Amino acid sequence: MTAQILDGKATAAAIKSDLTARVAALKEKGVTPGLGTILVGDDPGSQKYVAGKHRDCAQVGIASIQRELPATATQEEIEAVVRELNDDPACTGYIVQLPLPKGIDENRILELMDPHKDADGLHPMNLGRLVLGEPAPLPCTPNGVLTLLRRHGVEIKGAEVVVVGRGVTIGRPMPLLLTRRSENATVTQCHTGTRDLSAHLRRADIIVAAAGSPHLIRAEDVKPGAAVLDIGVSRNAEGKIVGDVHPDVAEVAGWLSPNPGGVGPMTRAQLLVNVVEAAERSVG
Ligand SMILES: Nc1nc2c(c(=O)[nH]1)N[C@@H](CN(C=O)c1ccc(C(=O)N[C@@H](CCC(=O)O)C(=O)O)cc1)CN2
Repeated sequence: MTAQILDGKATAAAIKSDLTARVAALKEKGVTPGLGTILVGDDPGSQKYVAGKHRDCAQVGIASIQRELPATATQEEIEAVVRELNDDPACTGYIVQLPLPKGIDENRILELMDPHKDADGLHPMNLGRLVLGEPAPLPCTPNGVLTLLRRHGVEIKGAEVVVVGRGVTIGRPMPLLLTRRSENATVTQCHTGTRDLSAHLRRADIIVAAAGSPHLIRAEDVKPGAAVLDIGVSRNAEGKIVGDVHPDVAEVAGWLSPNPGGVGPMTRAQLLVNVVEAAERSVG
């Protein structure tokens, strides 16, 4: 078997084309959505992701507001920029690029954000609303995974899903989305403390790999025909991405998301969706 590709690039392009029309309609009503980003430090990956977010904004007509602080920025300096964007009417939604440098209290920063401007869906109020089943902006990568599966016709209802990882951007919220009544998947969450990862993986119809452990998942761990989403990002000596999924998995899986070109572009597209939806809500 050679897996079919879950094409994140093409799917994200289709989403952005739809958003371009919606942004134009908002502008006709006098509303220009504006995405703010707060980037702290000089991590090359984070710089690349933030630059990509602003390129996307330009493509669909969303205004960009960029704030950058050095790696030496203090908690108070970062919090001052959060307050500034909370108060800026041109900024209709914003994100704080994660991870923040060591020594910064990330949770305190997220809690300080205006939850109505939280374009990532990572503010505790919005994560809480997700738990309660209330409408909320959805975390971008987990929502990108769902959209990618849906748009390729992969059955989620009733599926056995294994999520590998428990970080705040993917691992924690992913099962919350998958177990909503609208998705009705059965989820097993695995992590570094899981005793026999392979035994769990082999039962899965869908694997969401967000461990950040190079080639952790190999062909023998995957049920033939399963859908495998590779979200892990490690870098080799040349700076190239090495995912969580070994290339041999393509011979066993039914569906596979490339990395790069899979879930990454979907993360960016879903961020734009959150910004546009918030602006649409503001005009009723
Ligand atoms: N505030 C947030 N921080 C982080 C998030 C997030 O959703 N919100 N997720 C990740 C990083 N991320 C978004 O910020 C992100 C990751 C990957 C991509 C992407 O387009 N990747 C490309 C490859 C790019 C490369 O070559 O390095 C791809 O997969 O094709 C976009 C955004 C952690 N932080």
